[in-house]
Amino acid sequence: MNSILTSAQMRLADQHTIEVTSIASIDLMEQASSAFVTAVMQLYPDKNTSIVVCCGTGNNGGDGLAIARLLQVRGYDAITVWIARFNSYESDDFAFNLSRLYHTPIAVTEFFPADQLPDIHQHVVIDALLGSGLNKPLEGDWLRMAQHINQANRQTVAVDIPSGLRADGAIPEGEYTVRAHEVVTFQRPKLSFFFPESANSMDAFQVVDIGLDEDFIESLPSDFGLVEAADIQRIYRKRKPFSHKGTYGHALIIAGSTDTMGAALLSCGASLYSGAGLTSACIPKEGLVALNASHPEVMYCSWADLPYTWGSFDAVGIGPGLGKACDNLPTILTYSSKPLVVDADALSFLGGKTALLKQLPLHSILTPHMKEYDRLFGPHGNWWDRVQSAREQAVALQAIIVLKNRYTFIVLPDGTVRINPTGNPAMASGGMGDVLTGMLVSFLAQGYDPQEAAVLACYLHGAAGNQLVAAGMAVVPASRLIAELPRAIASVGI
Ligand SMILES: NC(=O)C1=CN([C@@H]2O[C@H](COP(=O)(O)OP(=O)(O)OC[C@H]3O[C@@H](n4cnc5c(N)ncnc54)[C@H](O)[C@@H]3O)[C@@H](O)[C@H]2O)[C@@H](O)CC1
Ligand SMILES: Nc1ncnc2c1ncn2[C@@H]1O[C@H](COP(=O)(O)OP(=O)(O)O)[C@@H](O)[C@H]1O
Ligand SMILES: [K+]
Repeated sequence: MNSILTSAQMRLADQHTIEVTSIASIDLMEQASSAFVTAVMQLYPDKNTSIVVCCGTGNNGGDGLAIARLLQVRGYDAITVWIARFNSYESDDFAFNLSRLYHTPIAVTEFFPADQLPDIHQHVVIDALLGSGLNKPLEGDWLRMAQHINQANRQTVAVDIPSGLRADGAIPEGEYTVRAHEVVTFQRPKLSFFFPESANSMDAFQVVDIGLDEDFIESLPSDFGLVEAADIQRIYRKRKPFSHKGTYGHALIIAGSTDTMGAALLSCGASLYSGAGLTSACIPKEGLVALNASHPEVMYCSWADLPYTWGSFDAVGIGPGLGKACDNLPTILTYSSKPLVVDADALSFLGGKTALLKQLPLHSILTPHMKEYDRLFGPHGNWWDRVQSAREQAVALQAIIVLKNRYTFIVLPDGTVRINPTGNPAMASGGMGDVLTGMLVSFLAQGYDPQEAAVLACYLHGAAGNQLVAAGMAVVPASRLIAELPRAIASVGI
């Protein structure tokens, strides 16, 4: 897992690397700039590409100056540098890089408060105005410069972070930033990149290694970590040669109603294709023909039998398309001491029912999307607040909250958060959450603990979607995703 650092911690890592490895801060800036330039050369291999590097006067601007020089050294001849001299501050490394730039043929123009800004005719803008040192919203000339860059509508690549975007904390609605097509960020992504509000500031990001001390970074306490393929390889357990259906647990999905039987079928299919030894469906009887036709492997369990058969299930999920039958949830909660997966209609049913929520078995997994989350725990104005609230709720309920989105936040009972990196917009269609629920129940049934099951299910769900997109699919329906799950699991190693 890659821990995500606050900007204050990033500064610490910076200082630590300078002290321990005896690298000078100006050389660290050179390493960062060089890594940025390598990324830009991949994005724009044509060395005739005209580029304007817009620099502030702090270290982000210092990076910009070094980037301009290094691009020129590597054969990019159409480089222009703008410097925003909107206050008297200059960092030492900025000043040093400016003196280096004067030994090159690169044209440098400095802009002072209220100066008119010329039209940008270059193909690419590199945004090095402000980085992680941002401490207030853009205003005055800084705001005007950011608006000017955005209005030019050129390919824009931000150094470390789009200017004006904060690295962590709430992103207030309507906060103005440079709008970057690509962000090349240093060493670790910023937490704000994972919040949907950052979509106003950036399309994509890539992380480049600038040589900070990784052991030190990983030793810093962090509440947020990015899940990596290596985590999945560590968690996933190969199927054993002498295993049989009993080895991989019995999953029960309580779901579906007359109008929303598909949700139940999708969850059952996902459980099956994620490897549960047995999957049973507690669905209304009118769904049986469809169930048998779509997943003949899945067994049926009636509501009436539930109290007697409950003990034979290793894991239970409840909610997808459940409709009115959610009224049975209080009774179900009296059966179970094992963690439940609670999704969709069952989550909406629990909205505002604090006493019932407290009866959930320890380490149950709740899988709300944004609206379901707010229905459960009250409205939230932004994602930062929602994630902070989910951390409090996960601790209070001793539950795992899987807060779903482009980047799903897996909030653990100790209040720490795992961010899932996989998945893509081709997966943005109905039924996708039902599939995730089936996967969660399946992995629980197979004996993974709830935290492992949550990380595994979210990662593989997104990985299956990514595989299908890589194979040429622009849209991934939920039922198609199910069929891909065995291959996604295989990709982590069988
Ligand atoms: N390990 C690291 O963190 C490294 C960081 N580097 C670069 O250093 C950057 C951070 O540099 P700095 O800390 O000098 O900060 P910035 O360059 O982001 O900002 C510099 C100055 O801008 C002022 N400022 C903040 N918000 C403002 C606003 N809204 N309007 C006007 N002025 C504002 C601040 O008071 C600060 O003095 C990173 O983003 C990265 O680009 C790299 O050079 C090398 C390694
Ligand atoms: N743009 C996207 N990028 C990554 N994952 C996505 C995207 N859109 C949807 N998903 C995933 O699909 C699932 C959708 O869940 P949900 O909204 O509950 O769907 P439904 O209720 O229709 O089953 C979540 O796991 C979410 O992370
Ligand atoms: K920037």
